Amino acid sequence: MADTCPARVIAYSSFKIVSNMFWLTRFSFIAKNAWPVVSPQLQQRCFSNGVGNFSKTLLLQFQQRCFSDGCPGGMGRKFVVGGNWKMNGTKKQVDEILDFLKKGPLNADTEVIVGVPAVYLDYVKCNAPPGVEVAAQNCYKAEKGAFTGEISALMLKDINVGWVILGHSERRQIFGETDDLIAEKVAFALDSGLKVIACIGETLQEREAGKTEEVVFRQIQAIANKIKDWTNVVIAYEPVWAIGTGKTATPEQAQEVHKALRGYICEKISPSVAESVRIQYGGSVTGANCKDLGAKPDIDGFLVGGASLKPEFVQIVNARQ
Ligand SMILES: O=C(CO)COP(=O)(O)O
Repeated sequence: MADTCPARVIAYSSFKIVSNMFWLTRFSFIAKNAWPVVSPQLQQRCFSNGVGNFSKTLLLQFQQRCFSDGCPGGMGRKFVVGGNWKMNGTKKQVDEILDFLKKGPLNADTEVIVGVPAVYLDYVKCNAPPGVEVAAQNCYKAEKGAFTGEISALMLKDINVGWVILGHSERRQIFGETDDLIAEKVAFALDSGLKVIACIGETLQEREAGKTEEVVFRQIQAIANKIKDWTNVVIAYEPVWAIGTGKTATPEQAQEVHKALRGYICEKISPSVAESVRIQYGGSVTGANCKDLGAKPDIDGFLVGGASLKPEFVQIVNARQ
């Protein structure tokens, strides 16, 4: 028999309206992103259900596709290649790098960012070819003050530098930066209007102990605890054992970690962040291995050290061509 209690009827109707709105929002996300990748049989099955079930079925299928096989075609994530110059270069060498960047040609479908030593930031910002963005390699979690040797997000903004690399393993290992400090820096830089390349990665010891996922999930979670909006974040997965060693992760090893990261982000942050956030691979990337790595569905670009100082960087930028 139908419920006649007015309070219950109103409460139930309100619940249905809110629930339908929720699924309608999901529906528009799915229509845009997932519909093209589902099978005709499933599309048929979805049509025979109501909006809620329709959306739920599709969303599940979409997540399954994305996190088992990798998001087909990268789901519109723009390939992004960063060059981390680290503490290298003189003005003459900086000019040589700028020359090969100007000569290119650089694939217009790839976002290119060079991570420059602080003293050359302004010079590179003024002399880099159009389309090449500039990143600092560090910045502190305060606007200004008594922090000798540090640079602030405000200073970077002041000279129109739009990006900063944070949490690099060399900052973690040599300068003792903790997960929490890095997360605070990421949050502060984002709040100041910078875009961030946030680096994570396990050491050889951690990999050999089977702790790769535990470590990278912990590093991501520390950041997730401090930020809400991931729009301006690129994650760089850089296994420490592959950095500067010539020992690149195989495309399969890198893809495995990238996929696991996306799955973790889907579960702990949100499916839409998992789908949209770009994850770079870093660690002995060269002109010779970039194509195979770049062909993996969850590898959305590279963070390049040594090879970013050489003309082969152009080849790496063009890995997806
Ligand atoms: O640390 C890196 C980029 O941030 C990787 O360095 P290499 O490419 O020299 O291994």
